[in-house]
Amino acid sequence: MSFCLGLTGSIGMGKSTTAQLFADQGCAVWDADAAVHRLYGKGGAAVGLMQAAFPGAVENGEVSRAALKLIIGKDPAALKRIEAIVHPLVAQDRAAFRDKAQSDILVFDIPLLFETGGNAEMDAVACVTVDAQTQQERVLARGTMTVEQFRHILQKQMPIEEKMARANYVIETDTLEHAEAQVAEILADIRSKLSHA
Ligand SMILES: CC(C)(COP(=O)(O)OP(=O)(O)OC[C@H]1O[C@@H](n2cnc3c(N)ncnc32)[C@H](O)[C@@H]1O)[C@@H](O)C(=O)NCCC(=O)NCCS
Ligand SMILES: Nc1ncnc2c1ncn2[C@@H]1O[C@H](COP(=O)(O)OP(=O)(O)OP(=O)(O)O)[C@@H](O)[C@H]1O
Repeated sequence: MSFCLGLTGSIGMGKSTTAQLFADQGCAVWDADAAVHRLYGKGGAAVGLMQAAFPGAVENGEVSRAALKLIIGKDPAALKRIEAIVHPLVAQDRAAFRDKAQSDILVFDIPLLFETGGNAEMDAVACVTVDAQTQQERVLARGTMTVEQFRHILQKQMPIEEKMARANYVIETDTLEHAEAQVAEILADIRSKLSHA
């Protein structure tokens, strides 16, 4: 049985970047947002269900994120209905990964880990964090979201202070070097616990 480490944090705080640091240090990584991309893509398991629920959201056989954002912009409650379709499919994808992954430590990059109760399936949780201003600057610099869309997603997520308080490890993503050192410390801590178990 592999050790399952959940990796979470608020939007744009550095989950994907930190997940890559774990991968560089030998962990197999599963990424919830990437799973959503597969589910929304051509032939993905969410396409038919989304077509039925939001006919305008499917274009050329795939779910359009731009169309979804317009739908959510007009009707914020639509996000809940999207989640009800997507989250069970994401949970299935995660279980399939866990069943076949090989490394001693598996890392699950899950933005909504605590919000969806996924932490119950983890042996430990690491939470990434950075100050609110840097967070907003990083998200808006990607150019994929307006400040209103950013705030809407942000207010749906559990406050970062609460995520940090519930996590076993906190990783500050102020610089790459600092994050890399914290990842190495966490892996050493987990591996020493595993070797004494
Ligand atoms: C709202 C959508 C269309 C925005 O797409 P876009 O490509 O612009 O952004 P992206 O998917 O990269 O998300 C950006 C950030 O917002 C977070 N986020 C996305 N959906 C949600 C949500 N329902 N609640 C809180 N945070 C969310 C992401 O995890 C990520 O941290 C898209 O995220 C979506 O379809 N979300 C619903 C599915 C979902 O709940 N995904 C969360 C991971 S399981
Ligand atoms: N340790 C770090 N040092 C400096 N910059 C970082 C660090 N970690 C992440 N960043 C930068 O912050 C931005 C957001 O990082 P990343 O995409 O990893 O966040 P995320 O939490 O996965 O985002 P999302 O919630 O939108 O999926 C990127 O531009 C990335 O380069």
